Amino acid sequence: MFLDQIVKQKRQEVSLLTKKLTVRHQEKALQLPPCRPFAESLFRRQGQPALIAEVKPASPSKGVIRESVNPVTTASSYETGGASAVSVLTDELFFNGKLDYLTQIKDAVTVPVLRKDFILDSVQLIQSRLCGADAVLLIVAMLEKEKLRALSEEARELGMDVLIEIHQESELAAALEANPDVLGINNRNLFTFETDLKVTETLFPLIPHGIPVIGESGVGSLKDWQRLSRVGVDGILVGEFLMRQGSPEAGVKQLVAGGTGCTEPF
Ligand SMILES: O=P(O)(O)OC[C@@H](O)[C@@H](O)c1c[nH]c2ccccc12
Repeated sequence: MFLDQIVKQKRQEVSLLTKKLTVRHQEKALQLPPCRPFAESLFRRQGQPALIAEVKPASPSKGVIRESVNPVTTASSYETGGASAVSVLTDELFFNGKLDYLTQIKDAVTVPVLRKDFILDSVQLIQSRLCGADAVLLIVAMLEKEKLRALSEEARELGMDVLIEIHQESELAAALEANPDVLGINNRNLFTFETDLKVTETLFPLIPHGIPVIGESGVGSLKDWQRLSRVGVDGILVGEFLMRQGSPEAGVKQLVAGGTGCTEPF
């Protein structure tokens, strides 16, 4: 099963990293200049949700999505097209990502950068901050409640925003207790990889006001974007659809215009 496999893999990475990271790294991470504001960048503009555009070269369900990606050029075109933030997959084994991409992309764009990986331990948070992350993802399905809360707090102490991801109603209480800066509703079931936009439609109304909410995964067309937009989410995270576009910039423009190319209906 994917989540078991990934946890096993990440535990190995964590143990290697624990050997390498020193107190100096930790001190350095605490002294870096402030992060770019991820949560604050996510609000609806002209009736459309903010777009978080993802650099995702491959995935466990689809295999290679795009051969020979230039992650930096892709991220820059996302920004030029109007993305509010960039999400960078840093997992190598399943997503063909790289931690270096995060650092390179952070240097190349001016919008906030989210590190997309499977975080189980605080060493990964220190590593994220040192490599340029403005925000990190924490997945409720992978973490004990107390661990989730502790990691969320630690990430914030390091100056990063925390995106907490849920897929079902039973995960909402734990997510809220961990004080998310942004709450993500993943339309993809991480056990079966099936996506269903109904997940966002069902869970969004249950989330208290005041927390920015994003819908994640499964947007494969402008129609899908419009459907999620109607739910009222503040942002939408899109990966595969944009990675498959001939021009990532045009892909982004198409979505943020919402299909109308115009502003508020009234
Ligand atoms: O490529 P998509 O279907 O647009 O999905 C993007 C993003 O939501 C997805 O990559 C994602 C959401 N949550 C995750 C957790 C880990 C890895 C990846 C993800």
